[in-house]
Amino acid sequence: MTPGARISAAISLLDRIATGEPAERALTNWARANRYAGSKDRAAIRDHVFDALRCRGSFAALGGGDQGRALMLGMLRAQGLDPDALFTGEGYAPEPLSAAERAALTLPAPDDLAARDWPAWLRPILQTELGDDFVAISEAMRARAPVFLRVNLARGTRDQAQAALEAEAIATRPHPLAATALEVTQGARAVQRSQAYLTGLVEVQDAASQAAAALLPLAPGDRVLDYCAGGGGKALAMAAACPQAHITAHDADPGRMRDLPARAKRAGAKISQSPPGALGAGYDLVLVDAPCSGSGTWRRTPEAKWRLDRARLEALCELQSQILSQACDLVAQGGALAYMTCSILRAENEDQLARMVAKGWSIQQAQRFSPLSGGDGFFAAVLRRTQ
Ligand SMILES: C[S@@+](CC[C@H](N)C(=O)[O-])C[C@H]1O[C@@H](n2cnc3c(N)ncnc32)[C@H](O)[C@@H]1O
Repeated sequence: MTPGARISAAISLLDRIATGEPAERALTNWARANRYAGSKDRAAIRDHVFDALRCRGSFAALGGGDQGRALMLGMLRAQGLDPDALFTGEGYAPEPLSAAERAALTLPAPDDLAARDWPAWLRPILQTELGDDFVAISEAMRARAPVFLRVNLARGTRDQAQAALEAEAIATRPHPLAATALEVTQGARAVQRSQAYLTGLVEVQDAASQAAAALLPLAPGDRVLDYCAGGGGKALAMAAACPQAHITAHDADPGRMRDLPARAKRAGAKISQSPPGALGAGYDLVLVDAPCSGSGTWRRTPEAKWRLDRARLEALCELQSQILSQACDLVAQGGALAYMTCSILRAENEDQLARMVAKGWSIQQAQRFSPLSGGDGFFAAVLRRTQ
């Protein structure tokens, strides 16, 4: 496909996504219906679509509208590229620019472009909460997220993992956020076919998630409950950090854990699964990796950013409080309760801890992971009952 044809495909995809079709599904359907498109075409189109979803506010301001065509024009303007070189109307390239489009592109660019890539209702909240970091974090969240791997220390060292990946043309560098973290600098698309991945030497996991998991108090023999286990990323990290802990994974939606047995087998980890309602109690550590806005991970899931509204955020906060209340009862005397979100919003983090303190828990540690550290925005805390 020509570069112009890729832009045309991105335009039609963005228009479909705007009608409510999830981005991943739209991309998969498009690839099925256009089998002539090679892997490089699909990757380039995907990048255009995700760049436009991440930067929808600023591209719309630069391109004169929020439909697919205007967003792509805004993207080209942001990148300093000449739209006439791509919007030629030749072959499958988009039609040439109309007079109105050309006029929109000559309007002066607003000076708050990065801030426009947050939903308007959320912008003032983040401005207050992030303070001096607001502009830098806004900028950081407009870029593609790096791919991070967690080295499974039960299978080998970080040096061994790097060497194994290098042998398969996947370049990595250690990341300072966690002793297990490698950032992939080349060959990311090959990771899940690599021997290092297939033999469980590495897992895909954000560096901030790894750093958060490293804060958890784990000791051999401990009974540990991952109450919101989902795909099991934290359970696997805990099993690798402390293979002698007895880890149980639970999720209100057990279907979310369907990949966990295969992932655990690959990693050589022992993780039991418990159906809802059959948990028992008396766990030395209960981890609540709560359902949240995901605002710290919006580089990876930019659609979610535009779907969140005040009512949805309030409902999520209410659900987090409920889950914490349920989880409290499962902690053994003297045990710990850990709370995590991949959110940068105070309502989902510090405000939840304040409620727990009011209920008689004390904060042993609490840490915010800023997107400025390279990983996703993340929050982790460990609580114990006040004596
Ligand atoms: C942030 S995800 C978990 C991610 C996972 N821990 C990981 O590291 O891959 C939150 C999970 O909480 C689950 N969940 C939602 N409501 C719940 C509830 N009331 N009790 C337990 N789990 C719940 C969701 O199904 C979802 O899988």
